[in-house]
Amino acid sequence: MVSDDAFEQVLQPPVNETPEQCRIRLERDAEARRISTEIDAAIKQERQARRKRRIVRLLLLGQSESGAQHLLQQFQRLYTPTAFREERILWRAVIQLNIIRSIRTILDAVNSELLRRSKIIPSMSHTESHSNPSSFALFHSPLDTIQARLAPLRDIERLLVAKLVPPNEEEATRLTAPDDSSYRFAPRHGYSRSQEIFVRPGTGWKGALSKARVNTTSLCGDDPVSSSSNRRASASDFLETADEPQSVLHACAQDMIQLWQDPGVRAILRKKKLRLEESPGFFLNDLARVTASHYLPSEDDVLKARLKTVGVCEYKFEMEVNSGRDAAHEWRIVDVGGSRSQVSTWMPFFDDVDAIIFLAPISGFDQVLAEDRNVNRLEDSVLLWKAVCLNKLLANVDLVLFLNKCDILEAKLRSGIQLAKYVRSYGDRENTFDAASKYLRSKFSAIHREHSPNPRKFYAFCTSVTDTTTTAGIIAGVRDMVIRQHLKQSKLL
Ligand SMILES: Nc1nc2c(ncn2[C@@H]2O[C@H](COP(=O)(O)OP(=O)(O)OP(=O)(O)O)[C@@H](O)[C@H]2O)c(=O)[nH]1
Ligand SMILES: [Mg+2]
Repeated sequence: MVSDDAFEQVLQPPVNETPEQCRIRLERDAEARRISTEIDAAIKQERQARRKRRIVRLLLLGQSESGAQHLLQQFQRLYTPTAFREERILWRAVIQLNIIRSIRTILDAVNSELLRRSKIIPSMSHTESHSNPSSFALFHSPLDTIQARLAPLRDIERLLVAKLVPPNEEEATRLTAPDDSSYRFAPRHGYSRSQEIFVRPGTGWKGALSKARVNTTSLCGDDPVSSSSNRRASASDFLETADEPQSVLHACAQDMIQLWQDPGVRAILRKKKLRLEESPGFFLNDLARVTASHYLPSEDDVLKARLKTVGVCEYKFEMEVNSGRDAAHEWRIVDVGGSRSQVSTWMPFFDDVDAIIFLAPISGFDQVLAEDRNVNRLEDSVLLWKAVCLNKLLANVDLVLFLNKCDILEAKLRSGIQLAKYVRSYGDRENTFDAASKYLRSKFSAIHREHSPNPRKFYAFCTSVTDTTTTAGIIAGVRDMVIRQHLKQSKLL
């Protein structure tokens, strides 16, 4: 960190400066000041124009998998409901890929376990087999048969990736090392090391999918704003097609169900601590429904689908729903993507925002980051929150904190996982959701109080953004609060 003193030193005139050099330096300084004043004036003008047009700008911040995408979708569902409904079919490819990834995780786990067992004395696997008849059945020829029958999923996976990641995206092959916290340009589309599909939002994955299916106007092109204004391909346009991935998934459905329901497989997953049910994009309990030939994702399915965000995108919403006479009618919500390697790219988006929604998934107290397995998720969220509170550029921006994934927190505590084991300062407080959420909320509030450069408005909510009913109420409250603040600021300008 550069101190003020160091700055002063740098700005001192050179010791042996000649009068001519002094004149040139002063001229240069004056020119720099003029340009800077011009830029400030342009920014102010732009800001005033934006406020006159009643455009509200919200920034979503939080670590990866904090729920930003889902909050955005809830926002869309509430305020641009027609658009949201009509986009459901485009999420089918994402859901197909989510299913294939889950099956691949299972097969990899089972195969590695079988390999391990084949290396130990045969009598042991024999004993194990007898203690679990179903796994005995699976671990011999049926598994090979199932694997062979599921082989087409690999081709479908390639097809889906090709669909979601346009071929001209050569950056798709460039990876950002998950444990590298230093700044790098994030790839536009591609795989992370954990092979999670990701796309840069708004760069047209929806457009690419829709173009591939119907020859109508692009659904959202490169600009998400059009998602609410262009002629959109309606869900029914696609209903007639059982596309190739869907047909293959349909044909593989029984084998996938058998694999997922096998007690032997479940035992292996438990042993390897692979909690697929808690992983993003989990659809294995709905296989029969989501693999049906003419499956159209429900709104809840879209909210469950997982597509990692890489890079920054500004979503623009023209409110379909009447939001009051004084309400702003255009909202711009910026999702910056939460992976650690992207945090340093957030800065340019800090200017001129009406409010920040920071998502802290507090259920992650016993988990590590996918991109860096040495870092506890809750600890990472706390550090990120502190950095946001401290940030001078954001000193006057109101903060809304979503302590998210409360449903998972509650389930974890109920199942007996002790918060105090991971958060030692929790001490001997009750291991209940009420006590835990109150405690964590007070911790986050204290950081805000202690580290904010200026006093500002701060709101905190316990949320489960995948829960449509509770989130709707919270979003409406946040919207009113942001609008009030926006109007107040507009009058000040
Ligand atoms: N149960 C539960 N799951 C949630 C909640 N919020 C998000 N999720 C799940 O967490 C996963 C990640 O959510 P996203 O909204 O994609 O997270 P994100 O912040 O956009 O993540 P990145 O794109 O990686 O930055 C998804 O599979 C969601 O279903 C929640 O409140 N409760
Ligand atoms: Mg996201």
